[in-house]
Amino acid sequence: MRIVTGEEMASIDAITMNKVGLPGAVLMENAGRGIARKLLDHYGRKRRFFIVIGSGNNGGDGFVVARVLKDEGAEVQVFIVPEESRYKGDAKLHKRVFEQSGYRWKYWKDIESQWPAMLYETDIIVDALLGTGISGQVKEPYASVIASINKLKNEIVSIDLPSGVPAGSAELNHEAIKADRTLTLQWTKVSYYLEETKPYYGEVDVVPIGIPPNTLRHLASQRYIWGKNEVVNSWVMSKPNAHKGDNGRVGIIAGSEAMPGAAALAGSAAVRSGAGFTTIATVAQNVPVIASHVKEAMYTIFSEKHGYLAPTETELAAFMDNKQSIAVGPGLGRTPALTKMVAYLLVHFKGVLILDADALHCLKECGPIVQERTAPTVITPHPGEMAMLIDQSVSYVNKNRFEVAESYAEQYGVYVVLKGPNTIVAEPSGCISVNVTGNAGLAKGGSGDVLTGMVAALVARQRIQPALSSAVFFHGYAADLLAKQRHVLATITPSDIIEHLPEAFSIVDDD
Ligand SMILES: NC(=O)C1=CN([C@@H]2O[C@H](COP(=O)(O)OP(=O)(O)OC[C@H]3O[C@@H](n4cnc5c(N)ncnc54)[C@H](O)[C@@H]3O)[C@@H](O)[C@H]2O)[C@@H](O)CC1
Ligand SMILES: Nc1ncnc2c1ncn2[C@@H]1O[C@H](COP(=O)(O)OP(=O)(O)O)[C@@H](O)[C@H]1O
Ligand SMILES: [K+]
Repeated sequence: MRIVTGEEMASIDAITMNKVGLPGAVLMENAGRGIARKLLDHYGRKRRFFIVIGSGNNGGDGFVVARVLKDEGAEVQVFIVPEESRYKGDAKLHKRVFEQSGYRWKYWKDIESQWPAMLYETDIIVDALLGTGISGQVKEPYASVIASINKLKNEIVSIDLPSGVPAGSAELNHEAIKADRTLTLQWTKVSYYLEETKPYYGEVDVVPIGIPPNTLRHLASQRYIWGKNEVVNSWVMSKPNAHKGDNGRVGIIAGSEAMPGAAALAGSAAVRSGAGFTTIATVAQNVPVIASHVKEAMYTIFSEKHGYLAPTETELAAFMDNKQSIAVGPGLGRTPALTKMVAYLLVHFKGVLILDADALHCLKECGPIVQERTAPTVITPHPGEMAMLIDQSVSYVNKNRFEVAESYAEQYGVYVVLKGPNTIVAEPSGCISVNVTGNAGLAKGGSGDVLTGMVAALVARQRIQPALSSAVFFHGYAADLLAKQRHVLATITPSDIIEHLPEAFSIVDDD
């Protein structure tokens, strides 16, 4: 499933019409028919529908939905907001087809005063006011219509996207429909994956309208959802006769005197995610406590200063030897020794280097070495860490997640795993995959450490992008399994996530 902006959708519509030769009116018929089918399947024929129609092609979809629902015998009232002379193109065509089919519409402004009473006799409001073509602030009379609809208790279903919500950004300084359900056309829209605009959508269902997928190759930005199918199809099965060396040698550099838990969580998650050998480098006093939790790992004791790791180059060189991946960061504390360690690993380690948590704070000083590195580098920032890396606010990062991840990945040639709900994986090529698993049970100290261990294990034996996207998927999926088993979200712990990884991984049936 792809994710598009309004401009991209318009350009793909145009390519489909002009190059492929499928007329816009056919796409509109497909859209309206698909939406009417979903409405009937979901609510049944006996419900009363109230369709509010705007002046653009989103309104055109509304005329098709109204006609098909009426053809099917549903009770439907249709109201248009603009002057009838405003309709043009495909929307005008479908308005005429609606009328020629013997159906009638009324002006919204003529019923405005009595409409709360009318709505009392209505079950479902279908919002066909504004779609992907909206620009700037919502103007009158649309702003008032939207405000009135939002005051009602009726179920609201939006066509394509909630009217007033921009498709490609979270810029929302005006009234927008708060839908219970959105039937989005062909592909989901970027704003559905942004914290500020997501709540307006309600439940989302996708309605295919017949656009050939190969039209997508014309887009400069490629964004897609990495779901169960992608995980299963990209998964590399371990060989039946595999030995532990084949399953990846993973290094985790984590923990300080005050934070042994981070190393235990990351190490344990790496082991549970199938790493052949996991070696944890940490301070000497942590080893007994961590080893009692992660029995399968091996341990390397690094030199330390005041309870924080301060390895020598010789220690680091010995640790790097033979490893396919090294994750550095969880629970290390921010020290000058850490910056030296990160710089050394960036220059000398030839495997996949994963920088997380405190190690991310060294990146600003290490920018040029990151760009010069030829082996893959992965960074796993949460929005606060990403904001620190680009000198912006967290709110800026949350509103511009796609652009921020994509441009950082391209500029520094790294894989960016931008965490939070709908974690994004951006590749150095700019290609983006989005995760749809996970829940607020993960919003806890230590969840990120678990993900880091999982990432380190998966990149050691799979191609890098599928490994990252699938690690993120499984991490969230384990939390979703716990939620399904009626665990209260607030009580889910990072250790619970690790325990549920075998069940999560079972979708890739490794028999
Ligand atoms: N042939 C096509 O292009 C297809 C388009 N489709 C539908 O068409 C929609 C996009 O259609 P359009 O590009 O015509 O745009 P919209 O229908 O989203 O809205 C454009 C209309 O809204 C007005 N408008 C724009 N910004 C406004 C604002 N801030 N305040 C108030 N009014 C504003 C414009 O004057 C214009 O009349 C999609 O969301 C989808 O529902 C589908 O029918 C599939 C086929
Ligand atoms: N509400 C949420 N929905 C889905 N995933 C979440 C949510 N809150 C947090 N997460 C996930 O939990 C992890 C938290 O990581 P992070 O903030 O680095 O925690 P820590 O460093 O304390 O371990 C990330 O993978 C993030 O995507
Ligand atoms: K709409």
